[in-house]
Formats: sequence, C-alpha cells, structure tokens
Amino acid sequence: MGSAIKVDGLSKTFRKHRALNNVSLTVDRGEMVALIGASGSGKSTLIRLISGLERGDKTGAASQAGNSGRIQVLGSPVQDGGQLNRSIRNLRARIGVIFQQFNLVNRLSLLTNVVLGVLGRIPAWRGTLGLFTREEKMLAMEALRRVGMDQYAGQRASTLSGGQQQRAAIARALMQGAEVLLADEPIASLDPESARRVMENMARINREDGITIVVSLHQVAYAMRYCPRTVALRAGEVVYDGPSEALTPSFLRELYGADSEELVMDETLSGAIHGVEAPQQMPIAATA
Ligand SMILES: Nc1ncnc2c1ncn2[C@@H]1O[C@H](COP(=O)(O)OP(=O)(O)OP(=O)(O)O)[C@@H](O)[C@H]1O
Repeated sequence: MGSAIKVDGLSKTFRKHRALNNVSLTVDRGEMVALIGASGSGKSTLIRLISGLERGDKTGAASQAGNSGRIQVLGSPVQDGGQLNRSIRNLRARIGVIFQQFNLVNRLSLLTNVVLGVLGRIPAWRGTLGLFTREEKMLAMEALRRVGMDQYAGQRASTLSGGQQQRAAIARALMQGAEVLLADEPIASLDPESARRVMENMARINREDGITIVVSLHQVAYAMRYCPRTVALRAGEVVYDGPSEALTPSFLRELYGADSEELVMDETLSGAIHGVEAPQQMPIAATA
C-alpha cells in the first residue's frame, strides 16, 4: 500500500541553531502517530516541513552521508535537499493541516469555513466568488455533523470556543478530502474535556475514513490514550519511535531528564482524559 509519509535524513537550521538533525521517519497509511517532545524540541518545525510550508536545509555533495533531506507524502515528493517540489500544490490538496489556533476565518460562518475546504478541488474563479454548489454545502454540513458541530453551522467562527473551532477545522479537513492530517498541538490551549473531544474526533476519522494522522502533543497521556505509536523528539533528534504504551514516567525521565515533567500530566488531568463519557440520557430508573 506504500507509506503515507517518508522523511529521510532531514535537517533544519535556523541561523546557527539546528532545530532538526538528520530526522528519518516512516508513517504507514492509516496510522495515527503522536509526536511528542518538550518545548523547542522541533515538533512544529517537522510538521511545517512535512506539509511543505517550509524548506529543509540544502543538501549537496559536501553534506554528511545519509542527510538527503527528502520528504515524500503519499508517494509524491514534497521536498528534496531543501528544494520544494514544483507540483506541491496538487499534493497539498491531499494534506490537511491543523494548527494550535487561528484555523478558521473569524467573520465567516462555520459552514462557510468548512466548505472552503473544497477550494483545492474546484476552479479558482468559483472559490473567489464564493460560489459553492448545493451539494458542496451539504457535504460541509455532513462533515460538521460528523464532528458534532452541525447545530452551529450558521454561527460566526469567532463566537465558538477553542475546542469547537478545532472540531470545525477537522470537519474542513474532511471536506477537503485530506488523506493525511498533520495537526500541530491542536489541543495545547484547550481544557481537558474539550481536548478529549478533539482527540476523539481525530481518532474517529482515522478509524472510519483511514486518514493518516500525525499529531504533535505536549502531554504524553493523550498520546498514550489515542495514538498507538509515538515518535519522541529531543533537541531535534528522534530519541524514541515505538508503542506509546512504553512511555511510562520513568522511561520519559530516561529520555528527557528533568524536562520530562513538562510532558507528564498531573492526576486530575489524566482523570479527565480517561473519564467515563457523560450519559446521553438519564437512566430510566432515575426519570421514572
Ligand atoms: N522561524 C524560526 N526562526 C528561528 N528559530 C526558530 C524558528 N522556528 C523555530 N525555531 C527554533 O527551532 C527550535 C524548534 O522549534 P519548534 O517550534 O519546532 O519546537 P516545538 O517542539 O514545536 O516547540 P513548542 O512546543 O514550543 O512549539 C526551537 O529552538 C526554536 O526556537
């Protein structure tokens, strides 16, 4: 079936600071992988490079062996040795990206924000004029329904909470028909309950639609709960790549030393993640 993401000997240097150092990584189609690491470990940089929003370091004959800087998504090149692929636009249409915030256009309705996901697939003039078909609007509505946000379709994005906005951003990725979703700290500014709902929606589209997901997270408990596999970065290098369940507090201390505290959540928060869903209906005995 081929890999969804393949990163090969990727480095990224900002002035003299090496944010990523010879990172190699393969993600298979249909996987949901967490990217963890303390602040500044290179998570955002890696996601921006995979989505083709930024270029990696140039590589040449003089570079270290193995440092090719090649990134492929869905079998097509995103960049190679610091050069973006010319047909990156076509590929970008198949990659959904969600950031920590500012994913939506505030003054537009939720439905319009979601229908905009179709832009990569329709003629530019139609998008510019905001001429979306009835069918496209219905697809957007269906995407909103899937993330439990259809009742807010007519509301301006700015009136919604952070967690609701993130769920709408997931709906837009569905509308886009994204085959790979890259989410950069999508729950970093949310309360535990909203964070849980966002993670659950991502896990569901991964499971039901087979969308490959790479999600960077600050707190390991979410990785353990929702992602079978975790890639851990430290100072721009992959220090662990394997089952998330291995990430016990003591193993994290081994990997990160004192920085591990940043990644381990306190008991009250982890209780909220693992907490039982509130019942949708009152038990019959209680209403009788
Ligand atoms: N545009 C930039 N210019 C200069 N340095 C940068 C730039 N972007 C990132 N860096 C540096 O690269 C390193 C990795 O940053 P990155 O944002 O990828 O880390 P992160 O793991 O996502 O951290 P955080 O959780 O704080 O977002 C940091 O030291 C950061 O200061």
